[in-house]
Amino acid sequence: MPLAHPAVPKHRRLLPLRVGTRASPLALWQTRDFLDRITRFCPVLRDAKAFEEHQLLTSGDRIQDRRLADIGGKGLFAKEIHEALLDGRVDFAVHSLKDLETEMPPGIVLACTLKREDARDCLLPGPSLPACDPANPLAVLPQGAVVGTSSVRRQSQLLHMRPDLSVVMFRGNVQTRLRKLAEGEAAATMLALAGLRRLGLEPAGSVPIDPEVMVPAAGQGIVGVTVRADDTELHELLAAIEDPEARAVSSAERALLAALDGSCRTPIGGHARLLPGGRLRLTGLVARADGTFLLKRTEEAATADAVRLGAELGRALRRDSPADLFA
Ligand SMILES: NCc1[nH]cc(CCC(=O)O)c1CC(=O)O
Repeated sequence: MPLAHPAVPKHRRLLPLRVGTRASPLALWQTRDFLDRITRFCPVLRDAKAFEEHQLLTSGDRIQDRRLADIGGKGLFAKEIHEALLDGRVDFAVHSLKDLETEMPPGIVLACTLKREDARDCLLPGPSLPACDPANPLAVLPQGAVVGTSSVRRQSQLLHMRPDLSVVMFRGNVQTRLRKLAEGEAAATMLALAGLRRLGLEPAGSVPIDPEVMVPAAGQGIVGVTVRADDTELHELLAAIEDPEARAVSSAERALLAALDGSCRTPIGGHARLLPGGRLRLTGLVARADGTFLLKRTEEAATADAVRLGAELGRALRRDSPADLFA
């Protein structure tokens, strides 16, 4: 079946389009949500055989017993997916933007960013704790409580606010981490609200934390779609369904991340939001994993200058942080 659409007048492609995705429940949910959006926009694709889903196993999925920071981090969830795109095994791929490195490999472009789900992290107290006070969520944690997370970004911010806490490693997909919490491996954990919501797993008692208190990861809550750079047909189709607000905020956050150029051992946070009047507000964070150093700054600029704002804030944070964080 040929694909004919106003966004793709020049060529005609044969269906099905092959979409690459990780196989986790969250990745599959995001991929199917994306396919729903594209078929709503482009009714010619509303055909059961228009898309073929290819589930790909990445190194990030295979290695479950170590911190991402200790196994070479950056791009761990995307490498095999990029290879599948470049080999032509898939035509496009759906990613959690926060797991996608800032610099795409040659031949691959980020063609589309979708509307952001809530970008905040939330605190999930386990069964041993009473309910959280939303105005002061961390107060629910008793002196010396154990929090499960394998994110150095969450760890550093928690320990900076509460040096008495201790952190144990929690890895695995969202469901695995919720099971560890239920089994008492830690008193509480922290997860991205976006993932919990999408999976319908937002537990009673979980409390979102203000993004300027617990700065989320760059791109958190946003789904991004990559294609081969020379596939102008798909590139144009995807560009037509992208969310401009998600593109603006993620451009600022990803420019910040790129300018900081930390290893994935360096706790880095970045969160932008649009303000009235075409302006954008960006908070950036750099810290030491143990929380003994933490630098957080917020700047504003015109939305059109999102990339410059991110790059400048990133460079300023880097300049004012201890050099060993970037070694
Ligand atoms: N690193 C794993 C990951 N990648 C994306 C999400 C959640 C969805 C999102 O942030 O878009 C999660 C889980 C989490 O951090 O709790």
